[in-house]
Amino acid sequence: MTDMTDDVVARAAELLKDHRASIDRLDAILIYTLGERFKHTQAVGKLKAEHDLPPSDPTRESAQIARLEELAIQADLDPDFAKKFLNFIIQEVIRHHRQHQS
Ligand SMILES: C=C(O[C@@H]1C=C(C(=O)O)C=C[C@H]1O)C(=O)O
Repeated sequence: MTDMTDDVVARAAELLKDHRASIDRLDAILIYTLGERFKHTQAVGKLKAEHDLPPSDPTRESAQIARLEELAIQADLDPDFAKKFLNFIIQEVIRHHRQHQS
């Protein structure tokens, strides 16, 4: 009986370890992906500053949010969460763009 319980606990520990290894890999992908995204948005910010364009583009933002909500549904992710997440990133990008302009 105790041996069986030990097996179950050991199996659960093994599963937890595997899930956490996957989470670590995916978190690394997220961070590197965000780093790449910010490289492009910084370049956009520089272009906007050079050509006197406004830091934010609400039309583009709306199109992106609609696109990400659709992708989130396909990916089985809560679309409201996807929207909040993108909005959070966009606000940071706009803050950078304002810094380019000042
Ligand atoms: C990067 C841009 O600047 C801003 C930031 C955006 C973003 O992070 O996706 C989108 C629109 C703009 O408000 C852009 O205009 O493309």
